[in-house]
Amino acid sequence: MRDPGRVAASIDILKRFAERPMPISVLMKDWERGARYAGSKDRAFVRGLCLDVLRRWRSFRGEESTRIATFLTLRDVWRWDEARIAEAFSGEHGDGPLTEEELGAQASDALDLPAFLEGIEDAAVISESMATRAPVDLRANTLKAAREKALGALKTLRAGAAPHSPVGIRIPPAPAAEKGPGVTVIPAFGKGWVEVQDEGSQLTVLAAGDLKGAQVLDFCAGGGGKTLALSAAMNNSGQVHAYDVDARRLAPIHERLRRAGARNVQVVAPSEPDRLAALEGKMDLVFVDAPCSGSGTWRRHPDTKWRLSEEHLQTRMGEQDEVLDQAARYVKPGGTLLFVTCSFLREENDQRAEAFLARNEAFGMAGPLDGLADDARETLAPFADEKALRLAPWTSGTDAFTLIRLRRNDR
Ligand SMILES: C[S@@+](CC[C@H](N)C(=O)[O-])C[C@H]1O[C@@H](n2cnc3c(N)ncnc32)[C@H](O)[C@@H]1O
Repeated sequence: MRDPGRVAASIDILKRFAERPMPISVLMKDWERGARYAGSKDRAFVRGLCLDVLRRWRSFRGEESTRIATFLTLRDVWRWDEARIAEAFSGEHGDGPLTEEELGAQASDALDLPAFLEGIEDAAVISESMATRAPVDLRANTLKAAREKALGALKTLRAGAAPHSPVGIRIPPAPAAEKGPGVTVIPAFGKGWVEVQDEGSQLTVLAAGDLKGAQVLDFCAGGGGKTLALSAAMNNSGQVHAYDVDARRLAPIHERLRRAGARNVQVVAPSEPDRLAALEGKMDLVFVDAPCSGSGTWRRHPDTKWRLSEEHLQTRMGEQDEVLDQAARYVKPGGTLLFVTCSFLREENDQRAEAFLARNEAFGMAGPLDGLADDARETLAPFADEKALRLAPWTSGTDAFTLIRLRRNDR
């Protein structure tokens, strides 16, 4: 495909998104089914352009006109010159020549945040920061390879050490119209030397502290991202029990554990309530990677930014209350409940922890860095306040994660 066809396909997908904001992956798949002639480079172009338009959807007037939003993205983000843009709209299979009015369009002053969040603290910084592309972050799986060894195997992908995580590897974002790095097809990935994991996610596991020999319950294990990192941090000692209420989400964990060489993990399926019940009051640490709005990943999933409503947020807050109450049962006296979300919104973090403490007298709030070894403390201190570790693109250069440490105080 040439530029006009690719740009027209992107505009079509975005029009469907404007009509009904569905996951962009679903809209892309629909398009791909009907466009058998599109090769992998075409798909990467269309996907990259759609995501870049969605990153600035509001300030680029996407609701008003997907053509204008696409034009502004090509001009102001992709930095294409006038002639190339004109050809991309007016050439064969193009969406049609740009009008004088479209050519004169400028971005608005609106923030690239859902309208109901415009009033939050630091809204302008968050809006700008979440509108950028994110790098690809990997975690060296120290059960199989030290970071230096993994870096050696990733040379061709321009990989370097990530700035904060001691096991982090970073590949800078691909140029606008190009495919991202094919991480999962390199031999080092197949051998389990690396996992794809945002550096912020890795840092929440660093903040869990020294867990060698500990009994850990990963209560919202999902596909196992945190489970694998916990297992590696524990160097296969102790035990990680990986549970999730949704069996389908848990399904990929078995293959991932095998590839990573993680041998201290017991997967507890939701169909095995007795196995879960047997852990009550026994865990040194319960790690709650709670369901949330996902606001912390808006750089990677800009479509979710426009699909979030006040109602959705309320639903997630209810789930967080429920999940914290359920998870608390498994913490042993003196043990830790680590409450983590990939959201920067206080409603989903500080407010949920405060509400939990009001309901659960046996628990108290500990400092986010309490009990950490000096090197972990030094790494995380710049992003911590009294109550929480707050990672974010605008502070740590990672996805946004909030971590709050709760401790069971009764004996
Ligand atoms: C943020 S995701 C977890 C991601 C995962 N920890 C990772 O690192 O890849 C949240 C998970 O919480 C699970 N969940 C939601 N409500 C739950 C509940 N009441 N009990 C256990 N898991 C729950 C969801 O099924 C979802 O997989």
